Amino acid sequence: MTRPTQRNREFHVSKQNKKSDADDAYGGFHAGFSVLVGRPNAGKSTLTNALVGQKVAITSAKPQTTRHTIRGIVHREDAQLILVDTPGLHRPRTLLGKRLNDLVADTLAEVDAIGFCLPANEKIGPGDKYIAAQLAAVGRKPIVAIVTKADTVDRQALTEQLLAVAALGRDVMGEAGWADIVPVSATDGFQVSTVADVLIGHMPSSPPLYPDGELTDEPEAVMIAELIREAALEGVRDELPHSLAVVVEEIVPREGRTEDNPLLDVRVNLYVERPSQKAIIIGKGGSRLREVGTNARKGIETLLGTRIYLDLHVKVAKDWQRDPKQLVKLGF
Ligand SMILES: Nc1nc2c(ncn2[C@@H]2O[C@H](COP(=O)(O)OP(=O)(O)OP(=O)(O)O)[C@@H](O)[C@H]2O)c(=O)[nH]1
Repeated sequence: MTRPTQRNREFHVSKQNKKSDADDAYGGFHAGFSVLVGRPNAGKSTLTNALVGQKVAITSAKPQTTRHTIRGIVHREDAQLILVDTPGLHRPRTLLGKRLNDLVADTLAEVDAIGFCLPANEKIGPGDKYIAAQLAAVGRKPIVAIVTKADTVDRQALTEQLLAVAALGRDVMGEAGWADIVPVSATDGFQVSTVADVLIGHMPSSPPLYPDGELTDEPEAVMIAELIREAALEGVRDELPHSLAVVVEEIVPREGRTEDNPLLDVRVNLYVERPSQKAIIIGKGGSRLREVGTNARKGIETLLGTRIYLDLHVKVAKDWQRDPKQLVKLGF
């Protein structure tokens, strides 16, 4: 396998520098949605995983702004990049079909920037051109061309591919071409953070859209939150669409227990936006919440391999998703 020689130099071609002092509205914080598109095997999933890193995507909260599956979230001090899925665009049949289906068009219209993945080691083909044309048709949306698998070619071949990708951009977008062009290797980490930087550069000024906190650093806590969320939404998904946040407050060993008979206290808050939603979660006389606890507990005990005592609290935090003050209050 050959590699570009200047591995440590970050480089990308950019025409825009979107951030300005004017969008300081949220203390300089930027957040938004992005989607990686490209034909099958272009390296989208591998790049998503590399961008998100070891951090498990926190799916225990879903802002109403998107109805699409979250693939992962890049958390930064000053930004949040939420990578969503386009089910249709992952499928060749849709790609080669006559037009993008509405779902895909919706997703593309909804995101703040599109990452168009083209592998460095394959000539631009009809599939790529088709997608390029569809993306161009979406209209005024920053499209970042990402040349993936940069590690598979030498520097000259990479340069040639970058030029070919730039030419494709001018073909479909007119003289302006792509908003940016970035080569990357997801497998060895080359320029992965640059891809994040460039996409984040296109995110609007916004408060964080998702809770961050330690949860994302602790796969176990995330999975616990997810198990509880699943149990809490069981059967009431329509009534509680995206307004439920689950926060694992504490996981502590119960004192006075012997090593061969441990018990963990797991304290969890469930945040909803309205009292009516709280009532749904709790159920008549607390019956539903007990059921939620029982169902989630089994999964958590299997996950942790130990018995737990699950302490669930339901709280109302009005518009917690949109209100930066609430997020702070909730410890996010
Ligand atoms: N050498 C190298 N291989 C890569 C890189 N990224 C992805 N691959 C490989 O390329 C293949 C396809 O990668 P995926 O990430 O699954 O591609 P995808 O675009 O998500 O594919 P679909 O799910 O079919 O749309 C896999 O075998 C990966 O291991 C890279 O940066 N370098």
